[in-house]
Amino acid sequence: MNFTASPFYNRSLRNVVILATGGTIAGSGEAHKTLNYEPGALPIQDLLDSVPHLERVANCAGVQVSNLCSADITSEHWLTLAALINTLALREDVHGFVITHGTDTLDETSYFLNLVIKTDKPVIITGSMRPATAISADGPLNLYQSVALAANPEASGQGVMVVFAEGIYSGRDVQKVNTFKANAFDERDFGCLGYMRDSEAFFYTRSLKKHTTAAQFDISALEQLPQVSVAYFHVDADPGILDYLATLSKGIVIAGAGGGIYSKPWIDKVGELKNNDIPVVRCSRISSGITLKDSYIDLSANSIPCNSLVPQKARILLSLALTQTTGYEEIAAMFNEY
Ligand SMILES: NC(=O)C[C@H](N)C(=O)O
Repeated sequence: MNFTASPFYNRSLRNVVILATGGTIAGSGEAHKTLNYEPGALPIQDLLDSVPHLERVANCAGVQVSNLCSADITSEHWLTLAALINTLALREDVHGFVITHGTDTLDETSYFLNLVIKTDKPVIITGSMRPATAISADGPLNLYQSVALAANPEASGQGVMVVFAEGIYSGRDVQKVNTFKANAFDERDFGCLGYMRDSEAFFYTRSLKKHTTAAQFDISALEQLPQVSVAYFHVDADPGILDYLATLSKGIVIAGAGGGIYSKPWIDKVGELKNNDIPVVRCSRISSGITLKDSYIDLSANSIPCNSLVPQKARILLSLALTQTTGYEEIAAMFNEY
């Protein structure tokens, strides 16, 4: 990767690596329509070419990591992406990163990277809700502002962040909150970290949870992540689903009702899983609030409360925790720290 090779190279600007993974931002379909398109169809150069005057914000060099709908992103992609960032971040001529990604699992990728990236350099994830061929495609502005933030020293040391529809969100707390509107992201309970106006960043808050260089996870020797599955509780939910998931998984996350609760038969079943050394983390199917230790459920069945993670993020933390320990106390401590 050579930034100086570009005819637009400007030595007074910072150098940003763009890692393209696919999604609607690289989607192509019928001209002007926002529906019925193919995500992950356009190459990275088309994305860069769609942003006017990007060369005035930063020197960009692109890597096509994959070109997929984000439903097809796997933990193998995550390990590849993280290893690439960790290697490139060691280069003095690399100042920041932007990852273009489908929005459907963008919240998961951003939390995973937030826990395993070993750099203070800015890492920004973005995408779009409308394909590149749609009327008022939102990808070019999202990409422009993401590159601007990745080139901004103020974004250093803040963990992985998401830029979307002029908002800046933490990789830990960002959530997709709408299935189709361009303003599709928000932060669990906490609003956003700040705003982008054109290429300027305005920060108002920051995440206090451990991330990146302060996080204890090391993926450098990992070829795969321990499988963790999510069980969704509802009225009349059959606890047999937990037995089934236990055959596939090293750990289970339950999306419980209310503050993360479930029925007596589920509590008994969770107690049995403890005897099989399969940790169970309790979350809520509600997207705001906290799930804390509950003497009625946790003491009888040895489950671990998730604190404030949604189930799909809790399963990432449990999986990374399982690369280091199966101890309940240690895992419970991680759910308070990360
Ligand atoms: N807006 C999007 O990017 C949705 C697309 N299905 C994806 O996640 O790849």
